[in-house]
Amino acid sequence: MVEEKVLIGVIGGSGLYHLDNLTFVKSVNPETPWGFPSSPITIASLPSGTKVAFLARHGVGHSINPSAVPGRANIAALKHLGVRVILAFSAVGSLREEISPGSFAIPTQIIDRTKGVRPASFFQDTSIVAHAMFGDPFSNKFVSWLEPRVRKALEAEGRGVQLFTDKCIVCMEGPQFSTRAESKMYRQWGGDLINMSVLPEAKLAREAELSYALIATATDYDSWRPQSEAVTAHEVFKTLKANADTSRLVAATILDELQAAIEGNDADVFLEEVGSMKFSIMPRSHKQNPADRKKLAYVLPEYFSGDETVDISSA
Ligand SMILES: CSC[C@H]1O[C@H](OP(=O)(O)O)[C@H](O)[C@@H]1O
Ligand SMILES: Nc1ncnc2[nH]cnc12
Repeated sequence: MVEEKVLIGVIGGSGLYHLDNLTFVKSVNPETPWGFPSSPITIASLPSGTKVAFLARHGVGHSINPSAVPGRANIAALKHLGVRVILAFSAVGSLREEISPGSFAIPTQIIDRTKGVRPASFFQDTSIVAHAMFGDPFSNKFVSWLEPRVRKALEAEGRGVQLFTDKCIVCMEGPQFSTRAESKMYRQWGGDLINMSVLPEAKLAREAELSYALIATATDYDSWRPQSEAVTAHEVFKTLKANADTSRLVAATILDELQAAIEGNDADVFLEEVGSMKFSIMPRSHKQNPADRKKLAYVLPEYFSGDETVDISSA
């Protein structure tokens, strides 16, 4: 029997370690060429039968620090399961007065302040070179599809949670929080939100040709407000549970519609990234190592499973 593919992946961040409002189906823990994912992946089902693959970014017991999250294994495992769309959640600091703790935001831009210690490409340490397009780091069409649905879900929930859109998120290395000077500088740079997790996740999703969007859930004001205490983990924890509860409700409300959209008339929305790596992978040369091609075939079978040449000369 051919197992049906799970099209939607959900990545939960701090506070969101399971979607226990959905029905547990099974747990899988695939070993990828980049090792095991952060946690076993839970396949869960909505009442309609829609199945989603859920992964806890820091492990179910929050034992993985942000710099050590196995991003490549996470994205590769989800893609290998058949996932085409990833909805990621993250606890973030707010760099803007109006984005109060408890608010939700869907960012469209990223400023990279990670320090190069996280493997950020499937092509790293291989003989194959690729330069993925990343000017729009989230899937624009998916983000546009998502915004009205998340807003509606938050309104229906009736807790007065506000949604902010078109925001810029700074991704810092951590694990320590920012200094006050850094926090103020990020505001001047145009940053609206800050976390330690959206990179390299978004880059890897792009390389895997997956639709990827982030729902950022604000927990604190970071450290830019002159009269306020600088952020502490204790401060973050105060909002974490309520944000996680809201995230679970939002997920349960929109995932059926997302599944129908991926399979139905809106399918094009989720195909934006499909084929994009064709223009990013440098043409095959005799120096490409067959073992590297095999490894990459796990996540990009479209280009690496056969012996065919990726030809960009006619592009
Ligand atoms: C617990 S505060 C810092 C921590 O929280 C965020 O995690 P996630 O994005 O997975 O929700 C942030 O990125 C840091 O990793
Ligand atoms: N202030 C902050 N800085 C970085 N990551 C965070 N996650 C939650 N709050 C954060």
